[in-house]
Amino acid sequence: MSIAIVGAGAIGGYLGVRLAEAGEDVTFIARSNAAAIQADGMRLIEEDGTEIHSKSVKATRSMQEAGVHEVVLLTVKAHQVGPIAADLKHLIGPDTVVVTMQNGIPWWYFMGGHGGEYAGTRLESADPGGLIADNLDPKHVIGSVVYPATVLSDPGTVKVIEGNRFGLGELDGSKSERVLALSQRLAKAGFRAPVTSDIRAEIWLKLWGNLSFNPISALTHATLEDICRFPDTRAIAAEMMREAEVIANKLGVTFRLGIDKRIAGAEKVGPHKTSMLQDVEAGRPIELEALVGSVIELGRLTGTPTPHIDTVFALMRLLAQSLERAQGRLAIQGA
Ligand SMILES: NC(=O)C1=CN([C@@H]2O[C@H](COP(=O)(O)OP(=O)(O)OC[C@H]3O[C@@H](n4cnc5c(N)ncnc54)[C@H](OP(=O)(O)O)[C@@H]3O)[C@@H](O)[C@H]2O)C=CC1
Ligand SMILES: CC(C)(CO)C(=O)C(=O)O
Repeated sequence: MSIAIVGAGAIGGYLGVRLAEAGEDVTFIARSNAAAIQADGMRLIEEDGTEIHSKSVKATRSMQEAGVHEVVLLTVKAHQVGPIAADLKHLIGPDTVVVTMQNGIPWWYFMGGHGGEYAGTRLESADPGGLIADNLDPKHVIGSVVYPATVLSDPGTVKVIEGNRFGLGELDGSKSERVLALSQRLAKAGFRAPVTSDIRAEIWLKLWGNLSFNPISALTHATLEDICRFPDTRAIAAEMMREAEVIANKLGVTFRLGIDKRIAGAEKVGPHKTSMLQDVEAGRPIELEALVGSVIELGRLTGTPTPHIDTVFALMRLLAQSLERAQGRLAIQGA
């Protein structure tokens, strides 16, 4: 199977190395680490310390050069999808499957057979200016929920912190041949890739954690375990989850776990820094809109108050602004 992985970062690298080692034909569309991968492939350090060095993976900076693939795994950050949306057409033929692997509410949430009063609604926080929906037909899309925690430790090297589950689901809930085939390929590469008939419910369950723990960790520099064990931050996370649950319920989604179980699951991940905290520490732009802004937008849409989420969002927006200013100053100093 020809697989293009757009974004050779922490999640893309994890998928790419294992899929290539399982015999798939993997090409990364890469940017800062393209040269490292072209020179020496990609390395994966598994949870138990085992190192896998894949020399068969290819890398290019150009989607045009890569050409049409059977499967496209979209593994850039949520705010990085819009800027590349117009270029994706080079990778997509009539039967190409595009798997969206971002945290947060996806740009296609109300598309692909959602139905009801919000059918077709575009969320500005998930797809600013409609760039993605204008360029990518949801009929190509399979939704996904990324459960593992991984980090790009060096250009071309990914370290797995924990987990191997990538939930998959068609937007219309069908158990299509293409989603079952993809699940099998991922399973052959050593992942758990269950196919769900309600991908939106899975997305909400994951988002419960990301919308609360990620910004709290970015504001406090605390790990998942510490946030869950410190009573005050645990309580704030629970309040944020409660507000999100009301919104999800109004959209017809119910949670198969309770808030306490969801928090216990996050605590079990251990002393892990969320991806948002890692981005803050590295001075990179953060996925604030897709993870938190989108829930507030859905709150406004459904007439649901979100006071705790609003408060954390406001603090995060100021943090993001300060970081941008600091980056600007650094860029000027380095000029
Ligand atoms: N890492 C984790 O543990 C988890 C991540 N997720 C989610 O998965 C998604 C991906 O996250 P993650 O892998 O951590 O992110 P990373 O930042 O590690 O990877 C994203 C990669 O995309 C590349 N990229 C961005 N724009 C372009 C472009 N225009 N052309 C080519 N490459 C590009 C970046 O390259 P460059 O270095 O040049 O910027 C980077 O290598 C996010 O939505 C995240 O929330 C979900 C669960 C856990
Ligand atoms: C914390 C983790 C790994 C799982 O909830 C995550 O999704 C993130 O860091 O963004």
